[in-house]
Amino acid sequence: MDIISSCSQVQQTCMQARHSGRTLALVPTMGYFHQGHLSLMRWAREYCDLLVVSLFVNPAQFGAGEDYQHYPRDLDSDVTAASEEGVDILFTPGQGSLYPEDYATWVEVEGMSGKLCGRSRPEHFRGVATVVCKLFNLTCPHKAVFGQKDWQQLIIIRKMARDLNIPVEVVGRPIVRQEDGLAMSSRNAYLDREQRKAAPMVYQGLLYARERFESGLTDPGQLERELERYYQKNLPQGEIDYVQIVDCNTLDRPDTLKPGALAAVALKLGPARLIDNILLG
Ligand SMILES: Nc1ncnc2c1ncn2[C@@H]1O[C@H](COP(=O)(O)OP(=O)(O)OP(=O)(O)O)[C@@H](O)[C@H]1O
Ligand SMILES: CC(C)(CO)[C@@H](O)C(=O)[O-]
Ligand code: BAL
Repeated sequence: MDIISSCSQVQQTCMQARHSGRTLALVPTMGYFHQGHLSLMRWAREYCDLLVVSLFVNPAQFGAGEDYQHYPRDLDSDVTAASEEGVDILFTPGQGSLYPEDYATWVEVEGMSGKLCGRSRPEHFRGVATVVCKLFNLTCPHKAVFGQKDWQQLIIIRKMARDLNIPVEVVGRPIVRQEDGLAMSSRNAYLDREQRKAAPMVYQGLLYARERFESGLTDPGQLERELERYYQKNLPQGEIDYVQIVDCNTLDRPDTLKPGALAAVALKLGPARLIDNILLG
């Protein structure tokens, strides 16, 4: 595995590979790898000749007062894990090379970026879209692979690629969970023992929502209220950011519950802001 931190070097290597007919896949990450990340790499490895994983904790997607400084980092262990997955290039740019002092260009996917997580993190998706657009330009992948845990991110990136005519297929892969149902996330490292014990309730709530849908509930507003009550009762230490039922492609609120509706939740449990979602039907 090559570890490359220079933008020009990764771009030259990837462009040459693409021109010579190799298939490229990119898995963008912020590191501190867990099985969720590794599942994306494994899927991409099967598909491509050249697998690039980027590892960059992107300051532009963190708001003031968020956890940029404390975000978990462990480069040595990430290098070992990526190399065991057969990654060809681990791209680890420095902050100054992606955002030099005179940096001035931002990518904003309007509409969707203000919903769900965008309500409490207003600059977040502008930072995500910008860095992912830069990563696409640097690595020119045929496919880029993202996790469905960050559902909103996935569809925003897909829309950005379509709107900007970037020739990449944006692939979404299923959420990998711990045995007790908690969605794997680097931020789970922030949970203390009690919080970790309580955290699987986030997913239990989503299973409850799916059950209510399957038993015939059709009113999205009622399901949101029931799910909120579920969390208040079963996860009282959690501070709800949002509990929303949305159309999985547009993130708009559907008039009535039907297959393709997504139940999405974000809540703070101690220092960790956890997100999760489930497709209904
Ligand atoms: N449990 C998971 N299952 C599948 N994919 C995941 C999972 N967790 C993260 N991913 C995906 O891995 C990619 C990189 O995500 P990132 O490095 O931010 O990890 P994370 O665990 O989501 O961290 P955070 O705690 O910041 O949410 C994203 O496409 C994300 O959706
Ligand atoms: C896509 C991403 C790597 C952009 O920084 C990040 O938002 C993430 O890890 O999900
Ligand atoms: N995977 C999401 C990255 C973030 O919350 O900044």
